[in-house]
Amino acid sequence: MIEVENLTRVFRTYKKQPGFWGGVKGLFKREFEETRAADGVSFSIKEGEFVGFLGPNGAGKTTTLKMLSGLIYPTSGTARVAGFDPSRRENAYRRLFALVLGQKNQLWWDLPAQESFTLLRAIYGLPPDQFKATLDELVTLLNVGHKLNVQVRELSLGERMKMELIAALLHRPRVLFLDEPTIGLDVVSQKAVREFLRDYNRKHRTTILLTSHYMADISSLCERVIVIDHGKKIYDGDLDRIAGAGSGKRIVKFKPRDGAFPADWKPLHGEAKVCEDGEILLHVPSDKVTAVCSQILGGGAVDDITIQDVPLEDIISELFTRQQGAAR
Ligand SMILES: Nc1ncnc2c1ncn2[C@@H]1O[C@H](COP(=O)(O)OP(=O)(O)OP(=O)(O)O)[C@@H](O)[C@H]1O
Repeated sequence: MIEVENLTRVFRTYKKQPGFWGGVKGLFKREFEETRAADGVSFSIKEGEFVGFLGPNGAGKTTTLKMLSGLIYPTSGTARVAGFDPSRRENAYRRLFALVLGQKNQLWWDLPAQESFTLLRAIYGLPPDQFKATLDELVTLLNVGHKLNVQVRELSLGERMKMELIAALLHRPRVLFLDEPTIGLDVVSQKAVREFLRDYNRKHRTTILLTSHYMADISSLCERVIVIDHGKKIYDGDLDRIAGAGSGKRIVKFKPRDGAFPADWKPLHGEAKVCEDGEILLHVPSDKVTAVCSQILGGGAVDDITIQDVPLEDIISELFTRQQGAAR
């Protein structure tokens, strides 16, 4: 469904010198800076896949999604979505995909969402029956029927995002690009949006590429992730591989009773960190967890002990750090 080959986008921006004289100097001699926002990115995504697109701030995720949506042109490389070249901006392609930007509003701020939907029906030329059936289904799934006639400006962030999703899906796109759809939402709304996306993808087999800084979104929705950093792809594969075997470690946390453990206590394996609340946190190789737990329990009185997976956030940031180290 999506084929991307060596997709590159270079932004050239004017580099203003600081201060007044810097501005004056810039009138005569302009210096430019180049940013390779996407740098030879290649991947392919099958129909119905739900893929996570990860990377730190400024990695090039939004730029890539914008190129796939035809909003900006690539500097070089090619992209094909369902056989279309997005940069040609053909009408048939516009009917086939949708882009949701969590940080931007696409609905009319002063109108109730219902009226924006009616306008979109006219823009896409949707048959009334199909429009009604789709709208009813989406409104029920997202539970926003009672808010359809409220001005968008008066909706909560979560309600607004739900309306944005409805607006994006009214024309039943086969491909959906989601750029941080849960940003700023409270945990309840995040969960509602996540569950909706999961059900929607399963039911309609819509191909979805999702960027999010919330790892809970990625781990509950995507089996596969593509990770980019500084515009370059650094990982493409199963989430499990980086989240499980990739990390090779588990976290053991315990709270010693006052004075039960000497200050210089060290685990048999792994590293220990004392937290502010007096808890001791250990990163232990997965196969040594039993030995370390026996050592703790035999070492003194503890109030609580837990064993957890390393959070996905930590594994991904370790991946970026390793990558940056290798590039140096
Ligand atoms: N229109 C533009 N002009 C100049 N530089 C740009 C432009 N758009 C993006 N960039 C630069 O390209 C790089 C990639 O930006 P992009 O928005 O794609 O990152 P991102 O991975 O989506 O980041 P975030 O997670 O913070 O949203 C950044 O260094 C950014 O400053």
